[in-house]
Amino acid sequence: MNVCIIYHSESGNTRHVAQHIAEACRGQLVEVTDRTEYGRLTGFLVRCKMARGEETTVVEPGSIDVSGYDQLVFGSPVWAFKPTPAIHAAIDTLKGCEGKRATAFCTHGGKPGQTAEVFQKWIEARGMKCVGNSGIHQKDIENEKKTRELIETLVKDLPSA
Ligand SMILES: Cc1cc2nc3c(=O)[nH]c(=O)nc-3n(C[C@H](O)[C@H](O)[C@H](O)COP(=O)(O)O)c2cc1C
Repeated sequence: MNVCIIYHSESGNTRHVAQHIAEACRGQLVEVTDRTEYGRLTGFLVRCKMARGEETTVVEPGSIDVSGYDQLVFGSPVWAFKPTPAIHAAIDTLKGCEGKRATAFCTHGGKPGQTAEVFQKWIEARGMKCVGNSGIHQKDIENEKKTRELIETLVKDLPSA
């Protein structure tokens, strides 16, 4: 199975997990970067406000063509109980995603809130089938057992090592 893992990560936790998923399923990684300049003092609140409002933002790459993949995996940190504006923008601007199987994961600090439901809503709004949704606490990202469980929820039929 040909898997594309599309993720946003600001401080590296989600990137770390995405890299493990890619290794396990021999998938292609695409990192989405947020081009918004968040102020040093107000940045935390602005990020939270944008995430709460389910806003999008300017991202790099501006659009990802996923027509060559069988399955997509989306990854995001939790910001104010929801996925980030950057991953929202990436999902919104995908090309060739209609009808594909998709799963999503988040990394969080203990309160993922509505992240799974919101991910599912955005995935289905783009005509994909949401077939799995999971999260991992930031303190568990080095835990092999928990990471393995997360990966098995997200990608079926993993190739043997
Ligand atoms: C702006 C902001 C808002 C956050 N809001 C939440 C939250 O609502 N719930 C939670 O469990 N963690 C929250 N966190 C913690 C992050 O989700 C967590 O540290 C995550 O693993 C960071 O991923 P990254 O290193 O890939 O950026 C927040 C972090 C930031 C920077």
